[in-house]
Amino acid sequence: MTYDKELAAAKKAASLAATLCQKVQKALLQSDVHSKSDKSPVTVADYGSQAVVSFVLEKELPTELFSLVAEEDTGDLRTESGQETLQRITKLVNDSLGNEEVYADTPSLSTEDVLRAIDHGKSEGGAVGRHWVLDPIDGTKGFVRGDQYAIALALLDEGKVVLGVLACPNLPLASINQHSSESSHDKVGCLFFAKVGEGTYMQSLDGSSPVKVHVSAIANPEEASFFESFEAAHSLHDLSSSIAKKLGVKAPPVRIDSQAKYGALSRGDGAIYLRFPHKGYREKIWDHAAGCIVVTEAGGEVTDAAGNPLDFSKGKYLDLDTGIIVTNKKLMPSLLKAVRASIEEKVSSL
Ligand SMILES: Nc1ncnc2c1ncn2[C@@H]1O[C@H](COP(=O)(O)OS(=O)(=O)O)[C@@H](OP(=O)(O)O)[C@H]1O
Ligand SMILES: [Mg+2]
Repeated sequence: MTYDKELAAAKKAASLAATLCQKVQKALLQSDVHSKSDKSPVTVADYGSQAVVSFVLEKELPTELFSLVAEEDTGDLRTESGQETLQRITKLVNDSLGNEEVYADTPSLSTEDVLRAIDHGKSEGGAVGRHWVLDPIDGTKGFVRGDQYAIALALLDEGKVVLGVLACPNLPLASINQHSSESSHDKVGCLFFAKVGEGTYMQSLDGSSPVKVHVSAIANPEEASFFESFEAAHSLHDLSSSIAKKLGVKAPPVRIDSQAKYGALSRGDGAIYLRFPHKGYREKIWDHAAGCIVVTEAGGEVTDAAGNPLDFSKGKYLDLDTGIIVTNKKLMPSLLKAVRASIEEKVSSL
């Protein structure tokens, strides 16, 4: 199975959704302080992105049985108070699709069509058959702040991730280590894509030719830097810091939002990604499926805190031991050791 058609459709869907999100983020950042605290722009972009991806996948792959596991549902949009938002989403989706030459002849979507497209995302996933997995805007807090976010789309086949696409509209094409803050704005952003057994590639969101990327080859943790969530509520920063100290990592943490962390790591911007949610949080498959294959196909490893690979075959949630750790093959054994020691210390200090 080559998944060529599926990858082409996924790249197209994620790129179009990214354009829609960029447009909304730009308007949001230009708006006044009052409307910046308003949640509706991110809501409109979230739903709009999901509708566009769902529409494009169905259109491009008409012969396939279509199952999509995605973050948003239409509950609120079907209420009386959701009608104005639904109108805005429908206009945004039609504008995005209308700009695309191949869909220029497609009749405008009605609000019902948009609701139907979003509702395709209701699938539960699982170990049998094929399921698309979508986070229409991963890193919504970063999106609102004007920072990093991603459109993350993956395909599961018999419970395994077989392809993944990460559109990161605010991630510069050059390494974040080389980038000055002045030049990091107004860039086109990156599209990472990976197919099982075929490596990971990166291109600009406006369609430059793809280049193959590899994770960092660093073997000495003292030279490594590590990524973690921007939001302290999403990952235990003190635990990461204890692990980094044990490993001898000298650099301070690099905190960026969303699966842009997986993309940046896949091209060697940093060597380690540590994620330890607070107790009781259950990770969703759409927050990791695309990022996971982007990193593993670039030569990296993604496991839970016990060293087990992530299992995407259990439905919407990942059944995890404690957290998620990501690095290259050389650093993984010492990282696992440091993770184990730091977790034990944390438990015994309680
Ligand atoms: N409490 C808690 N713990 C752990 N993770 C959480 C939590 N709450 C949310 N989320 C999920 O985190 C997604 C954002 O990814 P990151 O944590 O990498 O981003 S950030 O750097 O913190 O902004 C974010 O994705 P989006 O909701 O798509 O933005 C959530 O799915
Ligand atoms: Mg998310």
